[in-house]
Amino acid sequence: MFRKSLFRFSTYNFINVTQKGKVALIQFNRPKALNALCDGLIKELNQVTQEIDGNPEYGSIVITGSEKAFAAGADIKEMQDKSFPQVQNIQMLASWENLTNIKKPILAAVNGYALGGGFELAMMCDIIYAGENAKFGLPEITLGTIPGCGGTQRLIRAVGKSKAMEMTLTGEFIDAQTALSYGLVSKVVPVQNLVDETLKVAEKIASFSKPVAALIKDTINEAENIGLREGVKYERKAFYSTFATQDRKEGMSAFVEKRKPSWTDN
Ligand SMILES: CCCCCCC[C@H](O)CC(=O)SCCNC(=O)CCNC(=O)[C@H](O)C(C)(C)COP(=O)([O-])OP(=O)([O-])OC[C@H]1O[C@@H](n2cnc3c(N)ncnc32)[C@H](O)[C@@H]1OP(=O)([O-])[O-]
Repeated sequence: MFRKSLFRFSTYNFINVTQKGKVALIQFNRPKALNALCDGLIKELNQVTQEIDGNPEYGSIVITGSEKAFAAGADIKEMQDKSFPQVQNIQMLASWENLTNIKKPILAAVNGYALGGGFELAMMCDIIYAGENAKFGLPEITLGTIPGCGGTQRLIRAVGKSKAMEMTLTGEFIDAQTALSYGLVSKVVPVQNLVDETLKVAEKIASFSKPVAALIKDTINEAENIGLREGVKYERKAFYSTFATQDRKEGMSAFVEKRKPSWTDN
């Protein structure tokens, strides 16, 4: 059961948050709108992920939706009447990428539709698992707009130019098996098992040293921003920095002494 005292918010309007061992499970909760991402939902998501990130009880985060929809995109009704000066003045979407600043590993468990902003949000996570009924797409072109939260940039890095162009220029969806063959998701599992399977992996990740897991996440994500030479240098520095931790000493000593390591997150 979710322990309310750990968070400033005790109730949410658009998400549910539960604690599963060392994992925080965040579930979008706008079933009538197929979990369309409204401003309020993103505010709650930002707040809770930031709090989880700073809470030593948690080692990883799982984000999921319902069996019908992970999230069917940004809320079209909320955007419908906005003008260019309005979206520019309020810097619409500026805070929607805050998820990428979270240091703890985030796993997306995607059943059903992951469209537009929903797909973009899944791509901001570190691992994506899909239920057999998952459908991924960037249909913004069908609404007379383009992806606005990293969709074009992350998709091309994940699947290459031709497939990224095909998906964004046609707006067509791909199914879970196609997403697997594109390397967009790591695993496809039956719909009913998806959250449990994802939680199992999240729990395993959470059982390791948190600062070390955060370094791995940061180093891999940095590869999207810099070239190979700089990336290898960046990784080497991160590797050296693990020698400033007790957990590196503990992990290697445990191996040599043929025992299980006991991580202290220091
Ligand atoms: C993390 C950062 C994210 C940032 C995002 C940045 C910008 C982003 O790139 C732009 C977008 O995402 S643009 C968006 C890109 N996404 C799209 O273009 C996908 C739009 N959605 C669809 O094409 C269809 O709903 C589906 C094919 C998903 C399902 O079809 P079906 O099974 O026949 O179901 P149904 O009957 O159709 O829907 C049930 C109810 O949900 C409602 N609702 C659904 N999506 C909504 C939305 N996004 N909005 C509002 N409402 C949405 C729908 O109106 C209806 O409510 P009603 O009160 O009863 O009328």
